[in-house]
Amino acid sequence: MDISLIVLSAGNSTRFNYNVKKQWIRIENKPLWLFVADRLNNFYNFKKTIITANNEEVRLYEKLSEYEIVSGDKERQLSLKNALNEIDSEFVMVTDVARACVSEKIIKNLIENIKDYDCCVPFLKPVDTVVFEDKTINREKVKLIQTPQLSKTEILKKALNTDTLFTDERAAIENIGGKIKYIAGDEEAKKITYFKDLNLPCLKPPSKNIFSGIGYDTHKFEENKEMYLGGVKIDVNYGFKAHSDGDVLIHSLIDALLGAAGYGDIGDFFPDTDEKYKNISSVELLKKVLDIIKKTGFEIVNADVTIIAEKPKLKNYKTKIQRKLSKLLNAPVNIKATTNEKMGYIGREEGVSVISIVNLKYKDWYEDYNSRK
Ligand SMILES: Nc1ccn([C@@H]2O[C@H](COP(=O)(O)OP(=O)(O)OP(=O)(O)O)[C@@H](O)[C@H]2O)c(=O)n1
Ligand SMILES: C[C@](O)(CO)[C@H](O)COP(=O)(O)O
Repeated sequence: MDISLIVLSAGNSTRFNYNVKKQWIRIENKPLWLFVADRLNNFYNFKKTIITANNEEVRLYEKLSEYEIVSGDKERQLSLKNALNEIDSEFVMVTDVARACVSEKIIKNLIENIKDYDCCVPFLKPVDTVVFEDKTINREKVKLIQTPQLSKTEILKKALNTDTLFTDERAAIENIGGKIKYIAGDEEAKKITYFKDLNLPCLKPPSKNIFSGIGYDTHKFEENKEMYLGGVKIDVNYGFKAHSDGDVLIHSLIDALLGAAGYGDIGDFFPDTDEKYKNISSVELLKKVLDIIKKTGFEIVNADVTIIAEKPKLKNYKTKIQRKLSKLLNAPVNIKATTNEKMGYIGREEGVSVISIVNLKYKDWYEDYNSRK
């Protein structure tokens, strides 16, 4: 059958309430969104797979996978509509990234049952007494709806051609009089909404790998400018020529962080053609990068920095820089300074270069989960 897959992963993960977004926790070496997309592709040969991602993260998803990535929107349904624009297969299967452990059986049952229907949906029956508006109701009539849901693409597109927001595809299709088929769902397709929902058997702990990244930057001196190195003001009457405040040390550190995470380089995130970054404090740029690194699943192991400078003399600043950066990175940082033995542009006192190395590891959500139990 001609079926495409949409994995919805553009949510904010607010209720998960953890320092890593749920779609970015690592299952062995894969972020959850990639784990889910690969898992479902192992079960069925989809014509196309589209993953919706938060607009700021699209580039990261593209670096880590070959699936088609589409920018999401502020509501689940709007993210879905963006993805649907790229679908031309007869059927489309839509799933929440948060339903990580969907079984092959559900996928097969959805496909076997879609014939004669517009949408096929897995559901669970409540096992508890159900009260609606203070009245006990017949629980046999209640369905707890899951994803993935399999729909006829044209019908789903038509059903979503409205400003009304529905919580799932089924509700939209039902609203235009479409025929719905319900099939038995599965406890394992439970949605990861809260951190405590991570007790699912298919979720293996993150790997213990260490990821290293190197950063290098160099800047020319400029007269009558303030000089910042590692976020610390250096007491000299010259600074660095640059689009930002020219903090060459922080720029090299940012590249090492992005290198270790596999996220590209500083120019990908803060282009020096963008007026927004003119004269910006590099500490602000570093904070943004640290936030990305953290919420997409990494923890910093350590950083080591070598400043190559004939001038200014940094002996009295090294500890201050080291303390400031250790606090910002929440990890051990080592700062070294050396001259270039009077050789080359550094030796001629034209500017400064900095080389950094950073080691990252995956945030161990599995350990955190077990220690909270
Ligand atoms: N604007 C949005 C909102 C949600 N989703 C996706 O829709 C699914 C269902 O949402 P939910 O599990 O509630 O995730 P979040 O919206 O991230 O959670 P929260 O409401 O706690 O922020 C998730 O896979 C989520 O990534 C999406 O693609 N675009
Ligand atoms: C689509 C869904 O998974 C069906 O149960 C659910 O409605 C999505 O979760 P949300 O909390 O409403 O975003």
